[in-house]
Amino acid sequence: MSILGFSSSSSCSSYLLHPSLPNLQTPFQSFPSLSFSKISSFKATQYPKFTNAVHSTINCSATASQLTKGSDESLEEKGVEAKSVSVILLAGGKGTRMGASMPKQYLPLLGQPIALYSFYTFSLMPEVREIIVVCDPSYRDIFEDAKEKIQVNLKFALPGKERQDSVYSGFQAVDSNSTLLCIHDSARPLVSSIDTKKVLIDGWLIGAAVLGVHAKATIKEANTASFVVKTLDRKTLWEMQTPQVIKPEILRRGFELVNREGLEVTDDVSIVEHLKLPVYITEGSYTNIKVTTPDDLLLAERILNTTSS
Ligand SMILES: C[C@](O)(CO)[C@H](O)COP(=O)(O)OP(=O)(O)OC[C@H]1O[C@@H](n2ccc(N)nc2=O)[C@H](O)[C@@H]1O
Repeated sequence: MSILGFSSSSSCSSYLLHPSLPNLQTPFQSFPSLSFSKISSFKATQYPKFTNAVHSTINCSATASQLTKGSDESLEEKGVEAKSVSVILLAGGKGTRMGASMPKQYLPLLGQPIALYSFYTFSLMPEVREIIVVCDPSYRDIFEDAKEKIQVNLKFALPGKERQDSVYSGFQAVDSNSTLLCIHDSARPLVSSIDTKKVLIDGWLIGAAVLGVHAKATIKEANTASFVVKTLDRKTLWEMQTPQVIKPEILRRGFELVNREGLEVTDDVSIVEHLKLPVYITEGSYTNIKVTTPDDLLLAERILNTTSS
């Protein structure tokens, strides 16, 4: 039942950052029997540079070296505190590219609505204080029913027109005691608890972190007439995923800026980039796909069937 065979987290940097991650099971299908290592309180004083609410003075390269330096401590020692994370689970999109009769995040994936996969993954994490599901009220029952099987503090928020509006809506419902936000597309059902824990730690240490994978294809920039302008350097290109983890104070300041200036973003750490604050990319897994078109649904089924056999 392990997805580890598919994990891309083999790079040196990722390994160095997280050598002591417990060999956690993934939540796929058998979520009620999941076991997680207990994560004890993070000793903030060990990383004074990263614990400022405002990171404007942080130098990116210094931050990365400090992260790697802390790698030989156990996850328990530098972990995120229990009940410190608010998850904003985005399930308010219309999913028009799927061409289905209902939004894609509610389509069945091996018999279970897509959105429930990550919902269960987060529900089982001791670090999670609450899950704020951003969805149309007509779909709330799906999560209410799921909650009966599992203990989790569940809240709802109304979706907005664009993804970033839905994030903002969910953000308004966040408990003021939470010290970390974990923003996730419910259309990414296959995110593993291992990768989630990695990005939570990096988000806590840096202030903002995002799961990403190295670009596999050659990527070119083109003009509006589809003529190539230039070929980008693949070595520096990453594809962004979710969860995207941000400290609440940073996101609050970021939203002040993007709302004031009417900026549009397609992911959450872009808001932090607008503040010119550091964002760390935590290497994730290629299996953490976003289900967007019918092909993706088939691929997700294949991944699940392979990892559960
Ligand atoms: C954040 C990234 O995953 C990083 O690659 C992408 O940039 C997201 O790209 P995107 O085109 O916004 O992806 P979509 O699949 O349309 O939406 C992502 C998630 O946001 C939710 N969503 C989208 C639009 C909207 N107004 N409210 C939402 O809650 C969708 O239900 C979905 O679960």
